[in-house]
Amino acid sequence: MGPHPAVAAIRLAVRRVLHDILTELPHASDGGSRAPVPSLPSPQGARWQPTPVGVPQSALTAPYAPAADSRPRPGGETPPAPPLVLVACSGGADSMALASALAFEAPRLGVRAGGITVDHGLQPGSDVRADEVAERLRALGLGPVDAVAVTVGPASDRTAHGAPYTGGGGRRVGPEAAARDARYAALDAAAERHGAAAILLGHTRDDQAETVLLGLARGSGIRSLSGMAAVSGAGGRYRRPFLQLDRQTARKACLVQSLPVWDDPHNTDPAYTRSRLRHEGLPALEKALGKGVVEALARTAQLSRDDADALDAWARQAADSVRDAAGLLECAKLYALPPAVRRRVLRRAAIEAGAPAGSLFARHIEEVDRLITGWRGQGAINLPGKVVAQRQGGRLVIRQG
Ligand SMILES: Nc1ncnc2c1ncn2[C@@H]1O[C@H](COP(=O)(O)OP(=O)(O)OP(=O)(O)O)[C@@H](O)[C@H]1O
Repeated sequence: MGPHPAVAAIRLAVRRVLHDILTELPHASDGGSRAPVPSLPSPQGARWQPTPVGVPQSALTAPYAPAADSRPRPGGETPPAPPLVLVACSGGADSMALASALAFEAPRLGVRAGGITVDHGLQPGSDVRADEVAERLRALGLGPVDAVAVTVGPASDRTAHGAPYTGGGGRRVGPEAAARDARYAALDAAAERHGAAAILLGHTRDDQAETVLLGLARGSGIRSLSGMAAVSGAGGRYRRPFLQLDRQTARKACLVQSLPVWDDPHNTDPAYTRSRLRHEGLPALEKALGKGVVEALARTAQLSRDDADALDAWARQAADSVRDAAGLLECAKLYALPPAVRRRVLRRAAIEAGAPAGSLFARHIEEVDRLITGWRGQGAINLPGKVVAQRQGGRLVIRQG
């Protein structure tokens, strides 16, 4: 009998991502020591037939077993170590399900699997819980496993992994953002320390839908509607295998595998914007609009991401074509651009002049844009980072002053 459908679903999601990671590794230099990457079934296809290593189906707790032949080769050349993939685990259902799927799939693909849990130190006993989570990860057969304590500093306006700050009214959003910054810094450090090829995160389709709604409420354009990327961070370090999977599937997978999970009380605390959205906003939307809202929002994220990427590429090209020989922006040429492209050109110019990206809001760019589209002799516009934008004789001058 095969695994429970929820377990099969989480494993397939992880297998796909491991497959991507392996495919992206530089193969040319390894002299062919690594086992070939097994091909994957189509999404609806027959169950995948592993396994180059012969790990039994029940080997949820199996320790790492390399698939590749790592014996020294003639001439004394040592084959490269198998790649290491870490799971970032809070101990919650999503990341525990992710850890279990990684523990199952990694040995079958010749990948080492480790884990990291971050103690934000924001609740009494969080250190004990972090140690417990680390133990659970080791019990799944993961190694190395780190429990890392971080100091949560003052909130910043941008997360360490480049996702926009999810403000929007929740009075405790500041500490949330600061905790996220500290967590990603710790995850980055762990990846460097262990030389990990990637870190897996347990964000689900439901998290994605919430992120899209938070972006919508901020009203700052399609980039903020594009939610979280499946691949992000330095060199594509962060991977989100569950972005197309619903939260219930992850929870079910934990249940049927008897995996203990920890429910973060913050997730149900109405003081948090995301929590209110999860427990009040989305259910109300589903009641009004019908089931399928979450899926539609997640699809919106992907479509918006593609659109935003295309517009960014257009704006990069346009930025060169609207400059005169001295490199100044020509107002007439800016005027001729579609507004979405023009605003991007202006934003880029402001950032290049020294305005911090995280402090530059849509309203700033709109004011600068009015120097082009609603010119009536207005004065200089002050932007964050002491950057000033002003129109001078048909040119738009943006510089730090
Ligand atoms: N304390 C932590 N230590 C390590 N990784 C974390 C921690 N908190 C969150 N993460 C990672 O970030 C992802 C998203 O975190 P978020 O806070 O949105 O979810 P969560 O409710 O804690 O989810 P989960 O059920 O996955 O634990 C998690 O799935 C996990 O991969």
